[in-house]
Amino acid sequence: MKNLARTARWLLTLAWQADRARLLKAIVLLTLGYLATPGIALALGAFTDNLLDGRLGATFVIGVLIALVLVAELMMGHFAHLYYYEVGELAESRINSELIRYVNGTPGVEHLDNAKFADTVTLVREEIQKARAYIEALLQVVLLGGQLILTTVILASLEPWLLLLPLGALPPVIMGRYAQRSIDRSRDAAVEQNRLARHLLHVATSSSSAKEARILGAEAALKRRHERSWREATAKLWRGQLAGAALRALGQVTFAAAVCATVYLVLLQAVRGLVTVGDVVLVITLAVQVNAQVAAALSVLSTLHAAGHTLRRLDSLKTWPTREPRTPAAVRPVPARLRHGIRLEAVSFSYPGSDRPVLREVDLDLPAGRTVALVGENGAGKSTLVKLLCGLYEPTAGRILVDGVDLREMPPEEWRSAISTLFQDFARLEFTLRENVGVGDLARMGNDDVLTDVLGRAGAEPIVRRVPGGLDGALGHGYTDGAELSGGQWQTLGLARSALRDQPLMLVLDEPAAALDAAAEHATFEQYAGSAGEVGSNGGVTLFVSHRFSTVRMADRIVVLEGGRVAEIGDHAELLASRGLYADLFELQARSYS
Ligand SMILES: Nc1ncnc2c1ncn2[C@@H]1O[C@H](COP(=O)(O)OP(=O)(O)OP(=O)(O)O)[C@@H](O)[C@H]1O
Repeated sequence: MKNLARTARWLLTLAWQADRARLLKAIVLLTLGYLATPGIALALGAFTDNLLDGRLGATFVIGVLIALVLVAELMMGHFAHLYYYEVGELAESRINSELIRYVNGTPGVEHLDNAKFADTVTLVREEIQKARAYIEALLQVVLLGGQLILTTVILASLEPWLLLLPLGALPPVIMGRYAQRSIDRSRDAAVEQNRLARHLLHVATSSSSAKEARILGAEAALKRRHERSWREATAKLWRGQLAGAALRALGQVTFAAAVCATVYLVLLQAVRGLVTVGDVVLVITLAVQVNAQVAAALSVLSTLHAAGHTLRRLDSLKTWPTREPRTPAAVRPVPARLRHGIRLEAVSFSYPGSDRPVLREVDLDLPAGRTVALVGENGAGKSTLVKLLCGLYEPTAGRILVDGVDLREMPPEEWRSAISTLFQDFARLEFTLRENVGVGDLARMGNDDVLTDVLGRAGAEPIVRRVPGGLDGALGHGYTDGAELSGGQWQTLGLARSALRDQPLMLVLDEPAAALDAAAEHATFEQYAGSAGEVGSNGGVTLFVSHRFSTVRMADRIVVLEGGRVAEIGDHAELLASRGLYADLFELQARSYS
């Protein structure tokens, strides 16, 4: 009950803040419609008595009135629907904004790596689409309650025992709650298989992965796994739904017994001459209406219970343990330019929920104005180090100093706006070409000259020529039928995006050439060697992660990571001369290309 009241308060506040005028109009129209229902029962009773007494004129007037009220009741419902539909749409947009804030409004990204957080976001994203139904259910439950009270008063005025009829409606309500719990439990239990099934469907049908699956001959296996996950998910849902239906049926049977007792009682009164035939018609009509009202109340109550789940899920996202926000006393500004550089002191790191250190006591200098390459075998911890430097995660131990100031003391959003990045798993932003690149520096999104310049520097002219509509042409099929690009072309746009921010303190390129062909790779690194100089004028550091030694060798400083530790540091010549891991990896690659 407490949960229900809290859900009702949440929905009412949401609807009120979304559009109070439309909400009030919906309430007035719905109230008129709901009053009409017991009104029709009363009119039917009077209609019967007048007819039996031979008062044809009065009977005709009441008959016409009943017809008009029935039409009006329908019309009220239609117009009310229009109003609360709009309120629901606006409320959905408010919850969407809230969800975006919970996912993005934290200093770090630790929560995004948590499977439970991801599951909760998926569920809330689906449930938000029912915001209109939730608000409609709230209005209906209040008005159905009013209708039930009115009906009870009319019944009790004829026979006090009939006061008990609405009590017969309690078992279905209670059973309905248990039924909903069983259904919710099955939904929670099936969420993982559902997610897997959706993912497998995506892999099997999206053009990029479907091609690879076809060549690997994996489509049958994908289909089988998809079917299995889907079957497992639906089996769990089916069991929950079946138990729910059985519980609901039990409640309804109890109520049916109460209706039978009601009809018996009123017939007894009629035989004794205490009530008229019209009263019998009235009671039977009201009893049937109570049945419909209880069924409706049950259905809207289960919708409200579902809304309660959405609210609790939103609460859990809102209160998800994330990094503590900075206390003002500890805040230090991000410098306008780097004088000395970025220094890592005994930095260790384990991902949240894991004891396994991915980085161990890393000591490292990234001197101002220099180009630093990070190399190492798969899983050595290169991308993790990059994420720490970007402030997306905090070291578990040790510290990162920017010109001697601990990165933890700098406002994360200020640091993020001072750096420029292109991650290994770069975003394929399926918007217009202008938006895809312009999001790198929102203030310059409207500047065609700047955009054209960075696109040129990233070697993206062929893409601009390919996209119908140029800068304002759409990319991908995310929301419209835009130009489809290759993996390398998407990455080239990512490069242009990362080059848009003017004079960053740190330019991070995590395998920026992974999807590029050899010529494009060469051009890119020539370009970025140049842009590193440019960044350097601001004292900025260019840090790139790469497996390609032909490009790594261009860096001023090369850092070799091995098992989360710094194994070697030096320039290309020094590292070759020291004949360590770098030299081994370099020679291995040189041999495989010769
Ligand atoms: N979000 C995460 N949660 C838990 N463990 C992670 C996460 N991301 C990476 N790891 C683990 O951390 C280790 C280092 O991963 P990282 O991506 O930093 O390596 P890398 O050197 O960049 O590898 P690659 O060259 O393949 O990109 C790996 O063992 C990986 O499984």
